[in-house]
Amino acid sequence: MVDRLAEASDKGTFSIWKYVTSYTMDSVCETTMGTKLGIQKQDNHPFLKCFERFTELVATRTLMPWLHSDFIYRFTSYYKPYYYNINFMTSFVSKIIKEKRQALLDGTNSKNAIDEQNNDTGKPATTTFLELLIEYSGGDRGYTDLELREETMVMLLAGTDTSAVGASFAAVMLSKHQDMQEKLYQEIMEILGDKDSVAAEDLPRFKYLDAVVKETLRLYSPVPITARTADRDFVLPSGRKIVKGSGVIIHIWGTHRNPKYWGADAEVFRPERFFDLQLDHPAAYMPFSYGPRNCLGYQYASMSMKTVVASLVKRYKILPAEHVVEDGEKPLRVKFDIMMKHVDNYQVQLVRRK
Ligand code: HEM
Repeated sequence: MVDRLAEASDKGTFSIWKYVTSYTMDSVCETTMGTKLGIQKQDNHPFLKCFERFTELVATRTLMPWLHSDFIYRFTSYYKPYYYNINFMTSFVSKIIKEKRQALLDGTNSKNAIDEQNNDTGKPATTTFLELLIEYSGGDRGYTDLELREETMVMLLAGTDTSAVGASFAAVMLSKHQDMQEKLYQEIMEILGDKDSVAAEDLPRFKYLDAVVKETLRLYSPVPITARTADRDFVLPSGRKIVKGSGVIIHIWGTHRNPKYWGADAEVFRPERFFDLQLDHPAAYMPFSYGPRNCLGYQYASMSMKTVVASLVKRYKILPAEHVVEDGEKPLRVKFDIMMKHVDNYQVQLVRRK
């Protein structure tokens, strides 16, 4: 990602989105299926294109309840592209599952992309999410191909845009807060020195980076709401009664900006608040939801976002887009697109550090 960004650095305003989302898609595909798609190296990669078009169509359908019925949806112009894109992705994943099953049966499985890559570095072979699913569900008598495909697709859909949104918002916030970016740069130099890349072992040492990522996810939570069904009657502290079976929307975005939990400066980007944070309620901060069905990939996501931000800030100075009038605290404009995304598509300027 950082190498590819050289083509856009020192050239004024551009959107960082495609670079970051290509990285997260490559990384989630490798971890989940052991497949190296090389999306970062190819503009308009068909898998990413289908993925992006599909999420747009899902967002449109979600917001128009009359389109939820397939009977009505099939008469709209969305229907064909919706099924074209989902079929493209599912066929692609099904093919990989078949190959993986066969390779496990033949005992030739070590030849996946991650293994090949790691063998160059002498690291031990990596077991992918898909291999674990096949193995722990009972191999040939375990999950069917359809079950494996559904689980794999959930990982791709849940893991790609979310982390890309988080990391891209962090880049925009750092462009608006040069003092914080400088502080982060100092931390990166102290920890990485001359090293060009960030290793997993380095990440726990980054205290300020951790705070920057957490504060970004507080103010610009990629997932703004979540939903549950009440499994019993209960009464809220306000006295309002929720009846068993009701659907409940939990407002993550609103909770993260509520002065009751975050103080009078709840709307201010201040990573330092995470240094000595004492939450009044554990669910006052829940970018990854809360409770038994919270995000499966939150540690992976956190590592991924920190790696992106550290690599980016180490190589480039991030400046605000040219049209942005200097006002660090003015909230960014956002839109609902399954995730909560930036209306201006994460525009910044990059200047290569000497
Ligand atoms: C910044 C990045 C991410 C954010 C903000 C995020 C947020 C969330 C949230 C809020 C939920 C819960 C939805 C609910 O309450 O029902 C969730 C579920 C989930 N996430 Fe993430 N996520 C992120 C990254 C990832 C990644 C990288 C993966 C996988 C590689 C992942 C996999 C999942 C899965 C599988 C679930 C469903 C868990 C279940 O239903 O038991 N997420 N995520």
